[in-house]
Amino acid sequence: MRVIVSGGGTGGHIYPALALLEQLKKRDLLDDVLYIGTKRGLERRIVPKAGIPFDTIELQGFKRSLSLDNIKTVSRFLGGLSKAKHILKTFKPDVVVGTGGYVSAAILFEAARLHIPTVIHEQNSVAGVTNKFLCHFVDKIGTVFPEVEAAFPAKKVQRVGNPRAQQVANLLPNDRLADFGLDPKRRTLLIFGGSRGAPMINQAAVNAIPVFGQSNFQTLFVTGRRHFDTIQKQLPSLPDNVKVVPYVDDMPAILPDIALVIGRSGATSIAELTALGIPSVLIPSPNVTGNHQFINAQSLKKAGAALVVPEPQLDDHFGQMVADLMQDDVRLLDMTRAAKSLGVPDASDRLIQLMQQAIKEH
Ligand SMILES: CC(=O)N[C@H]1[C@@H](OP(=O)(O)OP(=O)(O)OC[C@H]2O[C@@H](n3ccc(=O)[nH]c3=O)[C@H](O)[C@@H]2O)O[C@H](CO)[C@@H](O)[C@@H]1O
Repeated sequence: MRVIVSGGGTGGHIYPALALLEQLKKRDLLDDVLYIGTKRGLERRIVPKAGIPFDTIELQGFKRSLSLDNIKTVSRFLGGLSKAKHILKTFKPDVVVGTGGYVSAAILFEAARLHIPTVIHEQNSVAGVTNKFLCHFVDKIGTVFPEVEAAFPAKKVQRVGNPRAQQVANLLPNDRLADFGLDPKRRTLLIFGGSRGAPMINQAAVNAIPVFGQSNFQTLFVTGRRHFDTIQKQLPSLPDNVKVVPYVDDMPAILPDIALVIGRSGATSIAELTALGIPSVLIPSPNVTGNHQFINAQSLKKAGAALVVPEPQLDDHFGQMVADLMQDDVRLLDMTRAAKSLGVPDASDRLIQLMQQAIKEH
């Protein structure tokens, strides 16, 4: 099939789209593809690097409060529609898929107007602004969390899981940690605050490094690109068993070798943790729509797969608490099993089925 995909701003919207494309290719279902993003989102760097043809439509997100910026947003959206129409008429897709973020608004809206089959994917437990707008026009809506489904027209909704889960589900331990100067055989803690990094998590990591440095496990601390210089200044010297990097380009390569993650509870991160069965200490971002990271994290906490530490509870004992957990084999094993029980290892196939249904019923 000929597919246009669009989603972005942050990695949590991009990696599910790339995972879906990988599975379409694997099943020999992809005749041609075009990815639509903006020039400013992370997708501009990540998508061409993955070898996917990439084009942009310039849009901007709505501010939550009334502001002049929202008038600019509307006028850009209208401008975006004419470029979207041109792209759709030229590329002639069989289906257009949106994975969230305002970047996907114009192309999905215009595709629906031109009666091209459309599908959106909502990764979170609370509907994003763009998907809430698009849900009235598209044909099908793939979800991950049951909590979100009431926000959408019921007959369009299908629970599919997050395609990134299928991409990582069967990966095996390997030696790629060596690329970071780490020992692939040693127990490893990974710290990262979503795709952009999170200053609160970075600070907690900086405070905990003296404890981690004295432990018998090793730590990979991913700061997020824009925070790397600040953190390097705070950490002029490092213990041998701690490495600090700005970003990991190929996260699936190292995840099978991770014993515990300290991180945000973004939906795509959670899909990876549950597909592979990785225990986690989750620190939800408080600055997201409807506090969805907190809700995302609760499902893992309830199952016993994760500990949840709200930002205000990050204190001087955090490092020691994590170090103790890293050494507690029984608890880690229980958390591993619990995490794995929540994974959806066939999420891409389910989303592909939804796309095929949208095409067939159109
Ligand atoms: C602040 C914010 O608005 N965050 C949202 C954003 O998060 P964000 O973009 O951080 O998304 P997620 O935590 O869901 O996913 C991050 C993705 O980036 C990857 N990764 C991360 C670091 C790195 O160095 N390399 C790398 O490849 C992870 O493996 C994962 O695949 O989108 C998610 C999915 O809609 C939402 O749930 C989050 O609430």
